[in-house]
Amino acid sequence: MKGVLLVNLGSPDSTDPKDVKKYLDEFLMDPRVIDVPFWLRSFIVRGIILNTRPKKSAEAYQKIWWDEGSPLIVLSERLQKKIQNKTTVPVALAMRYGSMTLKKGLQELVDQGVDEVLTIPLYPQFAMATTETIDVKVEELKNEFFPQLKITSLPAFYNKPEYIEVLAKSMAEKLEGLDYEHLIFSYHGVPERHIYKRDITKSHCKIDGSCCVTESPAHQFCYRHQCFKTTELVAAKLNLKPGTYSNAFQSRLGFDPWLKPPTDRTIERLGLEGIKKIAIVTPAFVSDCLETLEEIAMEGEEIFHEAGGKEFTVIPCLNDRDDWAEVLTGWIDQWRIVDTKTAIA
Ligand SMILES: C=CC1=C(C)c2cc3[nH]c(cc4nc(cc5[nH]c(cc1n2)c(C)c5CCC(=O)O)C(CCC(=O)O)=C4C)c(C)c3C=C
Ligand SMILES: [Fe+2]
Ligand SMILES: [Fe+2]
Repeated sequence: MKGVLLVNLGSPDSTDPKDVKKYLDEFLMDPRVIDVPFWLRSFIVRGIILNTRPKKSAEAYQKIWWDEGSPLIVLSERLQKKIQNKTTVPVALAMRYGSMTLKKGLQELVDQGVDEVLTIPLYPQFAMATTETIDVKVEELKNEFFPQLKITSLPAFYNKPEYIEVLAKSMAEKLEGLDYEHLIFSYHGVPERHIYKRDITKSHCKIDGSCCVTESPAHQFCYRHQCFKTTELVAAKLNLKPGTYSNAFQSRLGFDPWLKPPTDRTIERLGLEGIKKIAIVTPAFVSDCLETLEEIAMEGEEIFHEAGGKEFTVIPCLNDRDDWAEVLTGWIDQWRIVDTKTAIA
């Protein structure tokens, strides 16, 4: 029998700094997130970051936490339930980090008689720190605990027409009647090194003005290209005028070069240039989370106001929208009916 495992990033168990520390330790010790040798990663994460960040992050989590728990987890659970109500295929939910482990999610499916799994990393754009780490961990778990399972992973859906359609629709709903002057597409940042590492041609990615818009097989694994493509397709769908929107990358951690321009500086610059009304959408996240609810909706708004801006509109993530659940169910049904690669590649 076929079954589906939806996978998101995960959150700490609570906003207690101890739980936040445990979660950040697992997350940041992942060699695909901080991709340096183990000794150096341990030094950076356990010797530096975990001494100060858990308290600061816990305070940020406290500002956005809901009675039911972490928004990212609650919203992912709501999405899973909606999809389950639309399909006969068993649908489980797991997180890459934290207590809702991938192992528990796979076991839940196996307990229902599943022997063929489609994993759906809930990230529109491929990144080493997101999609790839899920795929690798699932493969490890299969080899160790579930050798009988046939597992396929849904590829990044950054350019799939159905995804672009619902994203554009969700934006149009929020932007209707709003005479904003500039729209920022804010994607989670990654270190530039991650882009070079996943360039399968070894020579295409230059992180300049042309590489990501020049056809290349490298784009299958180029997070930067995929972010730009999502923006381009949505902009075309919404008929956005050139110059009224731009891309930016948020949530930088550490001192390495990350993708540019940074979202916070972009917001500040727009305010200082006299732009009074901006809107912001965060298409690297399908569920609202710390990075959208606190970093963008709270900190971002504060930066904009301090720089002279007036109206700051945040477009919610797709979360558990009916049309988004429909799209995912459609992809699941295509996979259920025919061979995955021909159906959804
Ligand atoms: C080197 C560090 C990090 C990389 C690379 C990174 C990539 C990355 N992350 C997301 C999605 C999310 N990240 C979230 C939180 C978060 N991310 C990092 C660091 C890196 N992320 C940290 C330290 C944190 C924790 C919060 C903090 O201390 O600031 C979240 C929110 C989780 C939640 O519980 O709400 C998401 C979602 C993507 C998509 C991505 C690369 C493309
Ligand atoms: Fe992150
Ligand atoms: Fe590129």
